Amino acid sequence: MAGAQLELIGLRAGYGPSTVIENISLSLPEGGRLALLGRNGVGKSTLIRTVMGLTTRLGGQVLWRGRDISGEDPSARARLGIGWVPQERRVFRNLTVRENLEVAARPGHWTLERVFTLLPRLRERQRNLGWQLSGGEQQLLAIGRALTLNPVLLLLDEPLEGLAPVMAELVLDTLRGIAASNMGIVIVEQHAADALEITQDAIVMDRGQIVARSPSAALLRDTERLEALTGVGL
Ligand SMILES: Nc1ncnc2c1ncn2[C@@H]1O[C@H](COP(=O)(O)OP(=O)(O)OP(=O)(O)O)[C@@H](O)[C@H]1O
Repeated sequence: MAGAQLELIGLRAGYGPSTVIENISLSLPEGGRLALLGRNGVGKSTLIRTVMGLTTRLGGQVLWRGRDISGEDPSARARLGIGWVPQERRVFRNLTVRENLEVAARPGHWTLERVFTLLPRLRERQRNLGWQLSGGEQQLLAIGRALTLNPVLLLLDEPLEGLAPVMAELVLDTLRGIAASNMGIVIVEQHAADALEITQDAIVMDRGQIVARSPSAALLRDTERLEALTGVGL
């Protein structure tokens, strides 16, 4: 598709020789926001890990602004502007919050000061070590760290998972702020309503394939369809 920022064409990938996702085709415009929904284990994380270059690609292509980046390694993809907030957060436990944010920072809009303004909790905690943070604070730090890389597209893998309601709300507020900027977002999330609220389009996966596509707002209104597709009510 002309003007697509990210385009996946017939993508098939997995771990080693085993296929987890197949026949995945989708197109995301510059600044587009996409929710990736589906039951546990259907391949959502594998899909975004494949965009990042972290799985075994068994077929198909990943295009970035029209260029085939299927053969590029994860760090090259990061340099192109693809940011990733992994499910397991990967905070450096023995570095301070500030050091975690500075370690991979690249010049751009998201300076340390802007990240601290968006995420005041991190400013308060800047001298604490990674291991001293709560799960929610680690999630904020993982998001903040991805922002300091100044991506143009942010891949988020279940950012609300395991968070207490107050912390989940704080993370969600942060994501709303990011969604209001012109950064593209692909979000995998079990809390379907939250993912749909901050995105324009949604795809639903089952057993490694895309089984439904819909504007997010339409799926948000049609709770019966959403529940039938994902097994998760709102
Ligand atoms: N590192 C890995 N090595 C081998 N198989 C894996 C690996 N990670 C995931 N899988 C397998 O790939 C399949 C899809 O997992 P994936 O994590 O992509 O699903 P998901 O939809 O994101 O689910 P969840 O919400 O539980 O994370 C599962 O069968 C899983 O066991």
